[in-house]
Amino acid sequence: MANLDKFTEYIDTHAESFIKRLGEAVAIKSISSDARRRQDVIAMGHWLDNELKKLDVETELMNLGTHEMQAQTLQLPPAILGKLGNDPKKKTVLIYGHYDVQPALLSDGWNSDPFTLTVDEATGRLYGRGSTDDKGPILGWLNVLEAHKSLKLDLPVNLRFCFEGMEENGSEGLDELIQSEVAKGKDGWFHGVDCVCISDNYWLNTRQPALTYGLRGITYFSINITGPGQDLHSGAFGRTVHEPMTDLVKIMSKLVDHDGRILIPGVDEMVAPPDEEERKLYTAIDYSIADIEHAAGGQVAISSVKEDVLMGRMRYPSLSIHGIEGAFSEVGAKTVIPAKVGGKFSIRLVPPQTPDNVNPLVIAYLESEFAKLNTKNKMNVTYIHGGKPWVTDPKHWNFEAAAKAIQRVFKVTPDYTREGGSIPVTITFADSLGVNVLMLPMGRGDDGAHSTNEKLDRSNFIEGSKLLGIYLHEVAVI
Ligand SMILES: C[C@H](N)C(=O)N[C@@H](Cc1c[nH]cn1)C(=O)O
Ligand SMILES: [Zn+2]
Ligand SMILES: [Zn+2]
Repeated sequence: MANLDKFTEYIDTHAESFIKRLGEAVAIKSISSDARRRQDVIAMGHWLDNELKKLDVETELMNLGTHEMQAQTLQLPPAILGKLGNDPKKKTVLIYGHYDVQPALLSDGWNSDPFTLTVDEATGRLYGRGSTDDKGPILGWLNVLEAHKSLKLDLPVNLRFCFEGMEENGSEGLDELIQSEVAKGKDGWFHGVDCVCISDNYWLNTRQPALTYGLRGITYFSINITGPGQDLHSGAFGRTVHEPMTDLVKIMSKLVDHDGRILIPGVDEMVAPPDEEERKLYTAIDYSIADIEHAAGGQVAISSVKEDVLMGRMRYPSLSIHGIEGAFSEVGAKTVIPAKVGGKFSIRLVPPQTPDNVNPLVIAYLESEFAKLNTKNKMNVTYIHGGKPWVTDPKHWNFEAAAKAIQRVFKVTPDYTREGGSIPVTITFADSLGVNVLMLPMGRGDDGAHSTNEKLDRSNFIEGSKLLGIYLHEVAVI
């Protein structure tokens, strides 16, 4: 393999300008689930496209059409497809990432403006929405390309890119795009791809780099309850009308137990318990209850048994209640009866669960529980979005190359993990391209993705950029 000292040295000596570029990306409020921010998501797509072009990537912004959201017809952000290198003697690696982010407000409890990358010099942490999910990892790939271009270092593989701006909001339009590109055969963007690499998840703990061979799927719902024609005074109408919020909290309380058991009949039952052999996989992982409680920021773990905590995150489904739209949530003590409320929850799915086989169970259960309330209000259940789970065999050269790269950069062997989160497009790549997909995380388990004070450690950004580059070189020689 080529001597990569110059490459790693370049990454080290250009760390400050890489952080500055990450700051530019974080400053674009590319929140895909907020209609008011759609132009920012599109602007972020153009920013990324421009950066790729500067690094010689041939790109095309793919129009994914429009969709209905928050009572508006909105243009979907473009998917960016890209190509660099076409040498038949080299392997071809497809890189996926997403340039949209979750919502964030200073008032949610951030210590600094979420859209200003804030460097804490004492801890080496880079705070900002998208720093770890997924702008930091995407920019890690740009760092690799820049280093190779500046050093006139030959890229060891051909690269294909697929970056989307709707991952945090159902990846709308992307599956269809991939399938239509695959159908084009040798004229499609993905022709000749040998493997896929996705850097969009996190190490399990704060110490040990990981390789991830599974993701949970997701099915996301909103339960909308209506009745009164407008918000009401609780003094004038309390105990005289059926209240939508009361119905909603009763229904929501029937979804999941305090120990995480899903109460919807048939959902938990679809998943077989682990045998002794599988349980040992979790025993071997370097993890503790202290790790989960550190990452959660409180002593709130459901179980004190490490294996059960790990399996709760990786190989069992989970149901989480996310919020209530229409509820009074301001400061003060408004005595209102909200006329219309929408409760949002999602279920993380594991094989063999899919939205197709779980959703009918969810809807039937909600309807039967609502009927028991004997209320005159009306309930409407909306399926918002979903994606299938994915698990692969990590005994593949793609994973072996990544493990060697981890050994070179971090001098350790990786943890082999399954991710609790979801990246719906993963299974589409695996199935439609028929190649191995590797998840190669950059950030740590305590990064707070989707949360307040999301961060990426400077060392993870810099060593992680080295890892991405060295992984490509290991792929070339494996
Ligand atoms: C793991 C990945 N970085 C991620 O955060 N994925 C999201 C995908 C999603 C689905 N609905 C909304 N976002 C996640 O797991 O929540
Ligand atoms: Zn995310
Ligand atoms: Zn992500």
